[in-house]
Amino acid sequence: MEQIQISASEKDEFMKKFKYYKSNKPKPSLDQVVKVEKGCSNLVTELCPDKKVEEPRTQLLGLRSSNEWQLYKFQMHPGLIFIKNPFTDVGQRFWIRKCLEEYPRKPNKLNIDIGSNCQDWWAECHGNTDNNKLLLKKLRWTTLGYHHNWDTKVYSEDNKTPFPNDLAELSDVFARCLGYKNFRAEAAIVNYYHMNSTLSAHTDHSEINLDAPLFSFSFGQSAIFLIGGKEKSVEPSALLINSGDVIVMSNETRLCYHAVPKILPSPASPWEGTDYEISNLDVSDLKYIVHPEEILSSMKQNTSNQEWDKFRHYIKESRININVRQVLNEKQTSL
Ligand SMILES: O=C(O)CCC(=O)C(=O)O
Ligand SMILES: [Fe+2]
Repeated sequence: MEQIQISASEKDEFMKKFKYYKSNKPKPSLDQVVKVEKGCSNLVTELCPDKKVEEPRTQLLGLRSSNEWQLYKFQMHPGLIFIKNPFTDVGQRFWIRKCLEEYPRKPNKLNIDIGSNCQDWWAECHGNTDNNKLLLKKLRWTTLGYHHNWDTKVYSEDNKTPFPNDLAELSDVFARCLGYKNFRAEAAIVNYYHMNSTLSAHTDHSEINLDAPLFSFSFGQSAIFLIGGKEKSVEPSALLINSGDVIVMSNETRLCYHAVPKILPSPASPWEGTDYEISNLDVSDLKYIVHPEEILSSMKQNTSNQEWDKFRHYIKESRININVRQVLNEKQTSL
């Protein structure tokens, strides 16, 4: 009996790698961490974006033209798609600011709700007391739409608030470009990491619809992302995620173990750049956004240094990840 247990625990290849990359002493070698780019490995293949499908909503949402996106697939992880930073610099600022100023507000749910009643986290953090400086570091997650229940892992109609239109539109653009015409963004977790934060091995299996892809958008500091198999005995691959990178987990990979063992300093700060151009903006085909002018004015606001300063200060030492899922099956309208 004992022997079986020992050999079973030895087979947790996922945990082995997680511990290796999490360690501070000794520091892990990053040689085996895949920096996804052209020609990085013969197990990573660049996909050609469909040049015929010109997505008209990209500019408004702070994205580069979909014709220019660099998409990659992985021989070892069928269904995993990596899109190398499709965001403009100002687009990154727009989404970072949303995740800090707007999403951690009621009626959305926050980890710090437990024991306190935080109506508007960002506003409360920038009040005048010392306590509020501590509050800035305490936010670990915000949930949107169908709220993830961290204990039961079960979604319910009683635990649901409206899903933000802008994030639904952003997810729809990626879904459309990858051929998922019927995707609906219904639940999201926004994760906030500091330089010593980790996220342990898990699978995301609470959604009724496990055929729909999961979209993951990352901003700010970089991370090592481990992606394994359906069992922890499968040795995971380590990928470097930089600010703006998008990961899609679909097909076989949708139910695979993944984790974030390490946050790393970002090699560049694209959110500080000025790349932003609006020309011939087409707002006729929007599916969720009702007031595109509000998005445009927010994009412009973020070009002002003064406005942006508090957000810059936060993101200099943090990583934000938005994880979007569809919960219901195609024909279902409620749980
Ligand atoms: O931070 C990440 O890249 C992954 C987050 C994640 O796996 C989750 O929210 O389920
Ligand atoms: Fe996850």
